[in-house]
Amino acid sequence: MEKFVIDGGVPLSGTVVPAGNKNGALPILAASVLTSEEVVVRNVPRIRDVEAMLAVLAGLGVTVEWRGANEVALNAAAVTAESAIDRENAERIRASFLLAGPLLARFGRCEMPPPGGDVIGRRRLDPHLDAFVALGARYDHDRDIVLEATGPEGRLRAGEVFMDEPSVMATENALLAAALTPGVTVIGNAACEPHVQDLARMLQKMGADIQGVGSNVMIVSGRDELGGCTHEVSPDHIEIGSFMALAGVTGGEMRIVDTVPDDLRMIRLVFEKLGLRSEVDGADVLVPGGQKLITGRDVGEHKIKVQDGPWPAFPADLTSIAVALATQCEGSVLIHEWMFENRLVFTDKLVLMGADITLCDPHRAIVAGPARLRGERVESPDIRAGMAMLIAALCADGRSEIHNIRQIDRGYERIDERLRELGAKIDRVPVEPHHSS
Ligand SMILES: CC(=O)N[C@H]1[C@@H](OP(=O)(O)OP(=O)(O)OC[C@H]2O[C@@H](n3ccc(=O)[nH]c3=O)[C@H](O)[C@@H]2O)O[C@H](CO)[C@@H](O)[C@@H]1O
Ligand SMILES: C=C(OP(=O)(O)O)C(=O)O
Repeated sequence: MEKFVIDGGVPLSGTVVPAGNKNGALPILAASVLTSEEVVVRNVPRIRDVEAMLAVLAGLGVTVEWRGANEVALNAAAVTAESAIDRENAERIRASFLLAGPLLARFGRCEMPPPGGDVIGRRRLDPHLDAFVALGARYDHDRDIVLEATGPEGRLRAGEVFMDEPSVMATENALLAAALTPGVTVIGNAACEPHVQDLARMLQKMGADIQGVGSNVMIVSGRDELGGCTHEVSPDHIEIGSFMALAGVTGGEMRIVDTVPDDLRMIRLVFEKLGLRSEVDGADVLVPGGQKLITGRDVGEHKIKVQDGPWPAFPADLTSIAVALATQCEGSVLIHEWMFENRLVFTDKLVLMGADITLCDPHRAIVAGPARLRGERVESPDIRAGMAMLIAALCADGRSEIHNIRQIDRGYERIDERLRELGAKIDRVPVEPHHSS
């Protein structure tokens, strides 16, 4: 068990190389199960969720070989219909359920333990199961979910999938399954987040034809067999947004290199409404230093609102970060976390640090600023709340302790080291086992 000890109030300045997208790497690693050929994945973030996914894959019989700091080679030739998913590792991450699509398409059957992931509200599996049913599967759901294909030769059959909501992982599962199912599958009301697009590009390299990437209708011409490929995970736009907020609240100047600026349009737009300017310079994003953050107003002097939603709306995974940023902006803003019921509950920890936040209900918070934050001892309930507290602690007066940092390590690679390179005073300190952490 470890904690972060942070002395706040230092401007964070310098150059940041973003890590590969957590939510892109996970389905891309799962895609290795679709083929018996080698798959090489580059720009893999070294985070706890990736470790857990690799442990699940290794437990299934996939050979996993690191060939560089962020490059991993996978070979699923030894996986069979009898290979079982390791429950303990699967329950550590939400994304373990992304193995359902590949296993079902390749072997016509799979048994999935319930996935883990952030406890930030109800997390439905219905769109995943509906998609599999549309592709000719049936399922039994007790504690585990057992899926069986009922198409020709015990495989899935191509068909029409229409999501009841544009679920990110359900769209990924449908894509993974359809890519290895001969015929044309149409996925309607699909999610199209950058990571969904990245997975589709990888599946194209493996041999599937996919039209409509980046839109909410994808047409997949699946194959009977898919081949290996080399694929580089795109930079993590959520991590980039987190660093931009860090620069804003501490007043530092930051250059974030090698981004995909198109993926940052809504994030930059929303941050700009909160008063944080940024510039695109080629593939880099520059956050100028020393900005006075003043929250904008809608026409008629109405209070602005930040609301998340499916892509290209503002990402749900940045709402907690937007709350932390808003505490340092002059003015007030309504943050509406429309997707998850519990994600804003952590804001009481920011209130403890001196933030002026009114939680109207579990989905909406009014943040007024700028508040002078003070160091506190807080505990991270989930990955993004953890990052929001880190942002608050880095601009607070005095010393903070953040506990349960395993949550932050789930999605942010070597975050303490990288923050130190930007000037942060942060230490990773072991916690005695008898203390809560
Ligand atoms: C491993 C992974 O990739 N996790 C991400 C993935 O989770 P995941 O794929 O599990 O999230 P979903 O897209 O399925 O849904 C997120 C939540 O939003 C709700 N919802 C979604 C769409 C909609 O139109 N209406 C609606 O109410 C869902 O019921 C659910 O409560 O996408 C989420 C939404 O971007 C992110 O927060 C997670 O980080
Ligand atoms: C909610 C998140 O992750 P997961 O879906 O893996 O729990 C996240 O990345 O913010």
